[in-house]
Amino acid sequence: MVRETSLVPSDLIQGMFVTDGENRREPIPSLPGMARLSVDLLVEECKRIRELGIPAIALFPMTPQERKTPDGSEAWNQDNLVCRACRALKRTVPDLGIVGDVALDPYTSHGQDGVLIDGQIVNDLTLESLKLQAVAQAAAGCDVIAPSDMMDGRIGIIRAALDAEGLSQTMILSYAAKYASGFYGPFRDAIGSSSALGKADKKTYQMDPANIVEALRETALDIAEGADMVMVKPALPYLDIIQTVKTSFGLPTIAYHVSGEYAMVKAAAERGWIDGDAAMLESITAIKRAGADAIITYAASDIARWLRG
Ligand SMILES: NCc1[nH]cc(CCC(=O)O)c1CC(=O)O
Ligand SMILES: [Mg+2]
Repeated sequence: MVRETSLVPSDLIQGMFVTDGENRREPIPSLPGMARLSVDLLVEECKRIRELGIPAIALFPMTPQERKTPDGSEAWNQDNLVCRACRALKRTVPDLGIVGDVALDPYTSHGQDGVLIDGQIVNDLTLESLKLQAVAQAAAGCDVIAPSDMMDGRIGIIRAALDAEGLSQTMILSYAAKYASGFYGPFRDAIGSSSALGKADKKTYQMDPANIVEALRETALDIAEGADMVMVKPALPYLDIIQTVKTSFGLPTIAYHVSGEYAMVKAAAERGWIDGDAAMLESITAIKRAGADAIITYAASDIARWLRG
């Protein structure tokens, strides 16, 4: 009766991975309970997800190694895995929202999110690629374009490109405050970019975990450029950022409960050190309490099932 925060399935966005082939389910060892699914199995899983009351998925590809190139041009191939998955999903589960990731890392042979020249990420050159990638995904049926690359200026350029292609109904969810985090490891395993990245990091474009005022500047810029929703990522170590972004701007604020946050709960639970289900539900509730309007999490369908008893 006096509970201040109630979590419901419609708060949740399920993170998912798609892989090539047919009838394939490849478990991801560092993300217990998660697997990469071929498009046919993804569609079946998405029907169940929609029935649980989850409104949307966030989709990421495991690009076949032979399609990864230094410039990541597979990102704007209209027949790439993500585009094929979007078309199949829109045919079969049309009312499940699709959040499409825009960034080059699933497609580059070096694992960076942008164009790499002489060891440096070149911001403005990358924007040209992101624009093509965003248009390809939106044309294939993505409802929400979510740039996770952290280049400067990409929201404005993507908005203009979508509008010019008649895709003015496609929303933009900007990864506005995305930190150079140690919690992304299992995700990089899932899309096959960890070995390519090696010891390299993304600190020239992702944010310093020590900064909060910078998060407000980054968010203000993305809103001015046309973002419909903003994201804070990761979530649990950044509850203060979620709260201040939500109260400062009032825009729909989405939090990304990232792979490492999910995996550490699963790993500790496997050892019997914590009650994994309780810790997962507590984590997601706390993220909502901090101000998130919705949460991207790999635990979405589990949590929706628990909430429905
Ligand atoms: N474009 C990169 C991207 N998009 C989503 C995630 C991480 C999500 C997660 O850890 O669950 C990352 C990782 C990175 O910046 O290397
Ligand atoms: Mg920015």
